[in-house]
Amino acid sequence: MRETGRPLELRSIVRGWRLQGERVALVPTMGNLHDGHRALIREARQRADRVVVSIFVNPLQFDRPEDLSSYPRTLDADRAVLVRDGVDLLFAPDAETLYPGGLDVATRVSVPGLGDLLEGERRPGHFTGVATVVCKLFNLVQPDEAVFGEKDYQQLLLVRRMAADLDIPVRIHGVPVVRAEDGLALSSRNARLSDADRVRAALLHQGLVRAEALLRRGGAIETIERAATEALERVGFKVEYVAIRRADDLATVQTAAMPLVILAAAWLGGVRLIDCLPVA
Ligand SMILES: Nc1ncnc2c1ncn2[C@@H]1O[C@H](COP(=O)(O)OP(=O)(O)OP(=O)(O)O)[C@@H](O)[C@H]1O
Ligand SMILES: CC(C)(CO)[C@@H](O)C(=O)[O-]
Ligand code: BAL
Repeated sequence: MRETGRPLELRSIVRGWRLQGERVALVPTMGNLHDGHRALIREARQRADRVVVSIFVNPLQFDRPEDLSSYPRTLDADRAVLVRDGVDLLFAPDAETLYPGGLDVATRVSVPGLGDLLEGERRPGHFTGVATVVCKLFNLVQPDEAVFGEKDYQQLLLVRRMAADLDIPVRIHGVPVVRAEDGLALSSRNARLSDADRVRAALLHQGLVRAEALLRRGGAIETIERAATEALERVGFKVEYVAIRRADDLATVQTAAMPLVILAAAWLGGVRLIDCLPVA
């Protein structure tokens, strides 16, 4: 596997592949790789001849400084995963390379509407940070294909919208949520859970599964959202939202017209978890 943190070197490697007629897929990550990321890499491998993985803990998308400073950075272990999975190139720049003038003066990409609701409302500035860095990564790598996880469902929709609006010629693929045996969505932040909370965390997914069953039985949207919220609060979660939305744009719905998606964000101890369940 090749590795660089330098845009010029990245461009020249990718240019070499293109000259040979090879297609390139990009998997953007923040590192601390787990089986969720590995599923994205497998998808990328099926879609292209060459797979580029980026690892960059993007300071522009963090709304809480302590979340940024405590974000797990495990580059050596990540490298070993990428080599084992046959990734062709790791792009791991530092913040000075991507934001040479500093964060305050960086040009930004924002996605109004989709970027302002749910996660965007709860994490001010988050999606502008995500859209900006993903746009930069698309410009740097110029991939034919890019792969994102459905775990960050709103992010996946937002990246699709951003690429379409800015005429970036990349095909975006979503990969279903990869879960632990007890149903908890794999996430780097799970490592911050205490042992007791890690056991309880599986109840988040179970809550969404129960909400899905009620939805299919014809329950009213708001009633199901409220019932799921209360059930999670009873077992110790501090719920930010449980929302049943239209799957393709997260618009609110009055009736259960599929395809929908059930999205949730909730705190357990000091850890913020998100999960989602598409209902087709
Ligand atoms: N369990 C999962 N299933 C499918 N995709 C996932 C999963 N976890 C992460 N991804 C995807 O991997 C990509 C990189 O995500 P990221 O590096 O932030 O990992 P993470 O484990 O989600 O970390 P975080 O704790 O920040 O949520 C994103 O497209 C994300 O949606
Ligand atoms: C897409 C991403 C790599 C942009 O920093 C990040 O938001 C993530 O890991 O989901
Ligand atoms: N996995 C989404 C990136 C974030 O939470 O900042």
